Amino acid sequence: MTADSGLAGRAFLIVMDSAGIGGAPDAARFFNDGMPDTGANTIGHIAVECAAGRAETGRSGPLRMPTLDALGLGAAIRLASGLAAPGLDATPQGLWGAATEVSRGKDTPSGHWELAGVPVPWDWHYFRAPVNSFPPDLAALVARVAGTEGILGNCHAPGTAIIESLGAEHLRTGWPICYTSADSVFQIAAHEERFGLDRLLQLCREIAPELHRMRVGRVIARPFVGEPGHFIRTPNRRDFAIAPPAATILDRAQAAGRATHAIGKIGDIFSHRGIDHLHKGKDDAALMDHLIRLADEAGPGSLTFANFVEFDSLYGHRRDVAGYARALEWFDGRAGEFMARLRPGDLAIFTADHGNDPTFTGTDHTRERVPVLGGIVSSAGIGLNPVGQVGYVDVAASVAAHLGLPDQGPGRSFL
Ligand SMILES: O=P(O)(O)O[C@H]1O[C@H](CO)[C@@H](O)[C@H]1O
Ligand SMILES: [Mn+2]
Ligand SMILES: [Mn+2]
Repeated sequence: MTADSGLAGRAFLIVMDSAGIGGAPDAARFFNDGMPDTGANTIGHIAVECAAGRAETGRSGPLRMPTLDALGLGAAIRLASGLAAPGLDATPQGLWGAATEVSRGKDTPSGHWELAGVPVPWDWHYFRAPVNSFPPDLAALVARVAGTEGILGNCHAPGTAIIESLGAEHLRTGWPICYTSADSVFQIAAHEERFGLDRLLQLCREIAPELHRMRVGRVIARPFVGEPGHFIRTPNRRDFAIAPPAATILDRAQAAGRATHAIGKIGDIFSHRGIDHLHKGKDDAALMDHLIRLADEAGPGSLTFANFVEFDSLYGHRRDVAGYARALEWFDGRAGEFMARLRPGDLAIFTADHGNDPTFTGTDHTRERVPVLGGIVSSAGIGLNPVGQVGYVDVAASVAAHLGLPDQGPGRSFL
């Protein structure tokens, strides 16, 4: 298993958003509702709940993930956290290990950038105050750029609740609704027709540099339509994210003349840098169709980088154990279809960016180690390769080594 085998081979890096496996050595320094993340274990605890019969909505019994468990999921959970996850007890047959993050944020950009070879060297800026969250200068800047006399919101809120409560006032005054969350984000909701979609996007684009200077990770446009009592968000969400501070695996692959494919949120997470082809979809099922199609169609030497967000957005933050279990079981089945389409010389790695333990207190991400599962396909299948405890950056280095890129970045290849 050397870089040679990768010259014509392809690489597929697949992030299951928030599918952590516990054991982060610095979990005590991260919090949910004031409680330390110590002991959080997203997949491990879901497996425990399933086996105890406490995740029976839309599914039943012990957690079934035969594809990823055969690669080494259960073994990776034991390695990362010491937990023997019920139902995940296969003897590993693939590349398996657990990765530990060093970046100081437990968020999506920090996790993805570090997996892509760029640990985040700064602390993100969070707007921590639940109300009057934004400094007066910033609120004034937003109003000035919007051409309004003020802004609405200026608080922490779930996006659907805030358009419910302030949507009518927004239509009356024309002022943009600005809100934030536990993440390093500045979000603006505005009516797509009455405020104008282009105007909302332009507003976000113009204020983004100032927010990025403050180390706020993302400015997010949140357009909605409808009338009071019946507002709904549209799919025209746009993220204006800080660009990674150094070359990522996408940049390195692109610089070496390799085709790069991004699936789902990867485009936004990397500020659209290093990406030749962006494949988006309305849900994870559509994204999986892209991944499986690219297993057939991606060219020799190409890199495909995918993010599956629904584990996090639909189930982790909502602390929905059965929903998360259903999503994992669905994903595992389709991961098997994907793997069956790979060719000799291809590398596939399944991993995650952070945890979001649905059995835990609070609604925020949890600091955890993440699984590293997959392998290089040969005519005899996937070979056993226990890689042990690695760093997130080693994932990027391994992908770079497999693709035969001249520069592997700061990590060490485990291939
Ligand atoms: O509640 P909504 O508007 O969906 O916002 C969520 O989406 C943001 C970015 O993913 C998160 O920080 C969270 O605030
Ligand atoms: Mn994430
Ligand atoms: Mn999240």
